[in-house]
Amino acid sequence: MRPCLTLVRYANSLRPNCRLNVSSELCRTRKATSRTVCSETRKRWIKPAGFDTGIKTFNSLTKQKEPLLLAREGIATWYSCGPTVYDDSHLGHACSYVRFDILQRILTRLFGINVTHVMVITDIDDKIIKRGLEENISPFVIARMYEEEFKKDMLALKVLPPFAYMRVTENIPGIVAFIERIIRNGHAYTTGQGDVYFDTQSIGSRYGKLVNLSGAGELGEPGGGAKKDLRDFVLWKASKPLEPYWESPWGRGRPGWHIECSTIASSVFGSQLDIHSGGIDLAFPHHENEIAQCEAYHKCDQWGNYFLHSGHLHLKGSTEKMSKSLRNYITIKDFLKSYTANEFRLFCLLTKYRSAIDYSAASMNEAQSTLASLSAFMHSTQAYIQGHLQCQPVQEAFLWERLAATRTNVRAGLADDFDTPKAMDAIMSLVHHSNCQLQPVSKADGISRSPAVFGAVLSYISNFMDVLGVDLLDRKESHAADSSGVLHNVVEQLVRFRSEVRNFTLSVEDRSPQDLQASASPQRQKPRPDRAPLLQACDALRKDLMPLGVQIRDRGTTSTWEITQQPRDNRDKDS
Ligand SMILES: Nc1ncnc2c1ncn2[C@@H]1O[C@H](COP(=O)(O)OP(=O)(O)OP(=O)(O)O)[C@@H](O)[C@H]1O
Ligand SMILES: [Zn+2]
Repeated sequence: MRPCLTLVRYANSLRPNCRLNVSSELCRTRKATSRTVCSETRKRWIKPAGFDTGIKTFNSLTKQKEPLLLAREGIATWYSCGPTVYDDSHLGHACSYVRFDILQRILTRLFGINVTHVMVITDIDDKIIKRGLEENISPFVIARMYEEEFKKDMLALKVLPPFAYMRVTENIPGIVAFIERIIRNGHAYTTGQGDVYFDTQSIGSRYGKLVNLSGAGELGEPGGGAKKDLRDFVLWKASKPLEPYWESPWGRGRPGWHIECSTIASSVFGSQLDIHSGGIDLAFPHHENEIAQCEAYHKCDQWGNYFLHSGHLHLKGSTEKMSKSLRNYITIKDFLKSYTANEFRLFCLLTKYRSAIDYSAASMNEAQSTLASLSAFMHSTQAYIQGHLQCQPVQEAFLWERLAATRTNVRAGLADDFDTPKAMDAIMSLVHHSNCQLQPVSKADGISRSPAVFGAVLSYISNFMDVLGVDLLDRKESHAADSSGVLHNVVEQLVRFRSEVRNFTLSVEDRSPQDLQASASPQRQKPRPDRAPLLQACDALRKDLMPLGVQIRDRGTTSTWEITQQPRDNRDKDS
């Protein structure tokens, strides 16, 4: 949604006399010169001192895999750019956030690294203001509404929330102070119109750490002639009529886009950050500018050590990324009407997080069938362990060996730039070998059984999928949820039946319930001794259903029931 150009569009738009040099593209295309350009880029990266995680990750700062070194042992500071909240989130967003959620889960649960993650919510921006004007609703209300929707969508996709969401509008004084310090440090200037710009020339060739832009740019954001250099970008924008504004030393206005992230990330993590993430469209200008601002503010050589960028989600056959601005999107809410969160996660897991991904019915089918194979395997293995499925003798040693090899391959794949397709290949191969061993027989008398090895395989696979956020038992739960209407009717019938039995028991002369209603309450009466066991059975049923979350209340001759929030709470001893 941003007024930014992608790297490809940048490269395409270069004019022959332009001195801009997009090294990331050149590294791939021009072998002879690329070595120099790339090694220059690499030279600029300062290998962080600290704790080696044993993981290698592709770092956009060097355009190659680097060992992931953290400043503090077992802790990764992680900042991510969140959404601009003016509309429903779409599958492009889902893809980026689910992919990074998977990476964070791997770091935390497989490699024991505590990920300290902060995400910004861009709640003031041109698009939000425009939407507010169109809808005649305050832009602040628009932002809150869609922020809530975003959070609900993330929850529905089982994306673990960051430890803090930070709103731009709640950090304006910090942003103003941040800009003031950049000006004091000699890296920004004000204009007569109340705008503040970052002075890219003041940092020389350091501008372009991510995409290696050098020289006078004619591709920067427009600045109405007030900019010293076309690459300079706005830190503070003077407000226009009808726009929300905040007071500042430069007059009424609001922050530029890039400065929000630099300020908020620095306010939490200070002058050093381990990992910064976002979609690849954010690399330039957004992350490039974040780097320039932070290093100018902190007067440091390297603020963020690793920049991780996820590839775009496209609709199959389209070269354009799915995007709100292009109106070629499927909302997360619509998607979840047809598919589950588990299926989307599988869809993400089957490609590397950095690659572009095509969304289509075929790719979703692939995800669904992988999930179905895993589920079927879980069920047949459980049946075998429980003795419901009788099979030919199993080559135990072979399976133990396959399990050990899978564990090694999965870990090695994930330590190599979070290669989830490789890890999933290893898992599915283990499923295949295990399935081959489960050859059913009709009569199993005397046949040796090997439940322990299947138990080990089952628990490894289900734990591993759980680490990635795929709950293989979830299918049962959603199935149970689908059948909740049926269960409701069953409980209704059960309670009605119990009620009739109870009324019969308490009726002195076998009178009808209608007669009883007219008379005194049956609860005050004593059952005839021969009917006492029936009353005890009714009481027992009420008591037994309570810990299961069904609370029956006897009210005269009728009984009502409800599902309790706390299934195990049986404090209520309503008669
Ligand atoms: N199609 C996509 N594929 C992958 N990631 C995406 C896609 N679209 C957006 N993202 C990522 O989602 C995050 C939030 O995006 P943001 O709300 O800032 O703008 P946007 O969705 O790109 O806007 P628009 O859809 O209007 O182009 C960013 O990290 C962005 O890179
Ligand atoms: Zn950002």
